[in-house]
Amino acid sequence: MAYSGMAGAPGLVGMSTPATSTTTRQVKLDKESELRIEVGMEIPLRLRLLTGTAEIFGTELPPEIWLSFPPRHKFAVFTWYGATIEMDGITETDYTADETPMVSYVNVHAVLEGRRNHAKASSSTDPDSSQGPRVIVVGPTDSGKSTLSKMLLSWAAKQGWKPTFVDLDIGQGSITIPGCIAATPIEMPIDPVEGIPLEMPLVYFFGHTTPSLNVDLYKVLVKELSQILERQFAGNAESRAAGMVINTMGWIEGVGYELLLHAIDTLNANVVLVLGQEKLCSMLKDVLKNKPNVDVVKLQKSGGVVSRNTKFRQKTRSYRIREYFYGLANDLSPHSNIANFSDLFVYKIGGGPQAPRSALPIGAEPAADPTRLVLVNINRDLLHLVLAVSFAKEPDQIISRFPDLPPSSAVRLIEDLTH
Ligand SMILES: Nc1ncnc2c1ncn2[C@@H]1O[C@H](COP(=O)(O)OP(=O)(O)OP(=O)(O)O)[C@@H](O)[C@H]1O
Repeated sequence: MAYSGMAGAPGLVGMSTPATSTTTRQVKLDKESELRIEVGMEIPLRLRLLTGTAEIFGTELPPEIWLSFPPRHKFAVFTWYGATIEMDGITETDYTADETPMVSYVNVHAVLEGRRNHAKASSSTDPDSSQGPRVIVVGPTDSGKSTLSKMLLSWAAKQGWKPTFVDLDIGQGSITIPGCIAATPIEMPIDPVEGIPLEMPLVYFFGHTTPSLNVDLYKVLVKELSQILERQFAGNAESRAAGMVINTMGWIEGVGYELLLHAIDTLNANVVLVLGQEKLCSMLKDVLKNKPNVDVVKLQKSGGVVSRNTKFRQKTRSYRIREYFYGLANDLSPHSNIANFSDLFVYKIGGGPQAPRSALPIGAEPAADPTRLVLVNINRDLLHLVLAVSFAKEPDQIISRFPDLPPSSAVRLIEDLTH
């Protein structure tokens, strides 16, 4: 498999200081350059393509149409052949850069495209050759994993494929709210403003924004998700050939690294894209050297990726949860239903002792069972927590899928979400 990389740090062509006026302005972009924008904290930014062609993370901009980007949004408008962009509004920062890793990213896409075509042409009875690429994107925090995932998905969708997006990053939640792992087919290039469509996601609610709070439960959920996807792929040659793109967390040390290996193995990834970290790349190459069908490829991190501190991430999570209930443009009204406490059962997963001390052999310590269901008292402690509703008929069916449900049904777990 041949990938070509690009060397050199991203070059900044023109950088503007934080804009203070709201006047409309035009920016001319040369071929293979991009306009990097951080929208101001309060007011949306309007932007449109005046001449040429340009894309935002793999999705082409329509000519002449104004798009409105919400406050705090960070993105880049990239052009392969040159373009003029018009902006209206306040930006925190905007500058053009002519050194980007886009050529290496699109080369990866071309190789994946070849594999998809090969899978499509193969006999659907051969499970190996009819399987399209299963790409997992790994790297430290703020290395551009979600962005690269979106580009690969949008480029594939533009060429008529319906790849499956799997988001294992519970910290941010690109498909649904933070605290979940989820998967969904991508049928069209991803809308640069609205993000991933929410029509038919398969969602597992973990309930925390870091897996360290219950590593075993996280692994169980990844396994459950992969089993459902395998069933879907077995019955759908088209989505099997399109393959999947898996976005991961930025936790790559210690247990985080173990979880990456677990995800690669459980989801049978065959292309590992490592963003911007030599050490992680060589560790993965070493540990995966006995699997000849798995390619580990290092890619350069884009200089445009914006680092976000803990406070910013917390705020983004809150906005994301708000957006889930109220919509991006505040145009949804959450439906409220009143029920008696006595009609509801709230469970927490994990944490409780497995067995009372008296029931254990002498000297044995009670161990916490990470997947044990613990009935929670409904009281004020539940205020301001996000819970999920489960379709399970029996509590012990909450974690593990019950076989009689169709594969596309989402299983939601009941847990608390601390944010
Ligand atoms: N070329 C670019 N120009 C401007 N902004 C960019 C560019 N690439 C990525 N970004 C922005 O940088 C931020 C971080 O990128 P991204 O979410 O892809 O990183 P990540 O590695 O997935 O982060 P996480 O640590 O949450 O896993 C995002 O807001 C994204 O929109």
